[in-house]
Amino acid sequence: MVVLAKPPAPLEQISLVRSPEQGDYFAGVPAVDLAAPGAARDVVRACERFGFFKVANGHGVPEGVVGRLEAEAVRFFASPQAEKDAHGPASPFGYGNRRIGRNGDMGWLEYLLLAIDGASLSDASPAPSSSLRDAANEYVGAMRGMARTVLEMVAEGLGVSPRGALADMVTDAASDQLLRLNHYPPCPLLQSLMPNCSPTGFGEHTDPQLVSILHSNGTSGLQVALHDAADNAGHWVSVPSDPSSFLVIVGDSLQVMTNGRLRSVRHRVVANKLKSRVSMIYFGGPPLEQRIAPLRQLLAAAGGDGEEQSRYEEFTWGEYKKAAYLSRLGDNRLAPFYRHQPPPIAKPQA
Ligand SMILES: C=C1C[C@]23C[C@H]1CC[C@H]2[C@@]12CCC[C@@](C)(C(=O)O1)[C@H]2[C@@H]3C(=O)O
Ligand SMILES: O=C(O)CCC(=O)C(=O)O
Repeated sequence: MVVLAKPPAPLEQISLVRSPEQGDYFAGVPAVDLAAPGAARDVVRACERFGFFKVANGHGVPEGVVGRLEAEAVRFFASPQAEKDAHGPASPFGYGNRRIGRNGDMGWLEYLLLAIDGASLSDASPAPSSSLRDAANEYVGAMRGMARTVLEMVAEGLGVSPRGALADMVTDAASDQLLRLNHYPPCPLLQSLMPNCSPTGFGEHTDPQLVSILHSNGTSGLQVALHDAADNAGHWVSVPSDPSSFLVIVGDSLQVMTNGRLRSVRHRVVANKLKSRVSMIYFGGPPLEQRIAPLRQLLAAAGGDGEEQSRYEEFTWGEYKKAAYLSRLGDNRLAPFYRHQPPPIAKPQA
C-alpha cells in the first residue's frame, strides 16, 4: 500500500461525494484481449456501448515499464513540498496542486502534467528529474503503441480503410499528446467526521482527445457514468482498480470522427480516505491543424440512399483544444458543436 505525505492544503472548496457502496462497483467492465482474434469487433462494441474498456492481456507493455514510472511518480510526490512547487504551478504543464485547468476547478489531488513531442517528453515541460524523464519516455513509447493498436482496431472494426486512418493521427510527428501523473492523497480526517462522504479527487469530465489510456495503482476511486441504456444514462458506477491492466477511454474527438457511434464517457475520481491513489494517463490527440469531422467512409456506408449527415459542425483539434481550455471541467464541450438536426419530414396521413 502506498501512503504518501498529506497535502498541505485544506479541504474547503472541494466538493464532497457520497462514498460508493459495495453494490455500486461495476462488475460489467468490458475487457478486451488485444491479441485475441475478434479484438477489433470487441473494441468497437465496448466503445459504442460504454465508451471505455479494460485491457489486461495482449497489450504487450512490459511490467517493468509501468512499475518504473509509478515508482518515479511516488518518489516525486513524496518529495518536500518546496521541491514540488519549484515545478509549478501548472500552466498547463508542470506540477499542479488542487487547481485543475484555468477556470477555478479544484480537486483533492496533486499532479504533473507533461507535454509529449513525438515519442518522448517535450522540452516545453521538463521532467523534474532525469530518472523520471527516462521512465516517462519509455512509458510514452508503450502508450503510443497501444493507442495506435486500439485506433487501428477501431478502423478495422468499423470497416474503415486504411487501418491507419485514425491511428496515424496519434503517431504523426505533430500529434498533440500529454502524460499526466496524478496523486490523490488519503483524507483520513473525513473518515471520522463524515464517514459516508469522500472528497472529489478529479471532477467529472470527458477527455477532449481521441483516446486516453489510464493506469492506476491498487487504490480504487475511478467512477464512470454509464450510458449504455436509456434507463441508466448518467448512472455513476465505480470501476474496480486493477493495477495489472489499463483502461482505454474514448475521447470527444473520436466520438466526432465516428459521427457519434463511439461515445466519449464522463468519468471522475473520488479520493480514498485511507490510501493514496496514483494514476498515470496518456492522452492521444491529433496534430493541431487536424480537421475533426466524421470519416467519409462511415457516412457513405451508413447512408442507404444518400450519405448520412454529420451530427457536428466541423472544427480543427486546435480550435477544440482552445475552447476546452476556456471551459469548466464538467462542461459538455461538444454541445456548442452539435449540428441542428432538421426534424424528420412528416409522412402525409393515408
Ligand atoms: C478545466 C480544464 C482542465 C482540462 C482543460 C479544461 C477542460 C478539460 C480538462 C482536460 C481533461 C483531459 C486532460 C486534460 C489535460 C485536457 O486536455 O483536458 C485536462 C485539462 C487540464 O487538466 O489542464
Ligand atoms: O486518476 C484517474 O483515475 C483519472 C484522472 C483523469 O481523469 C484525468 O487526469 O484526466
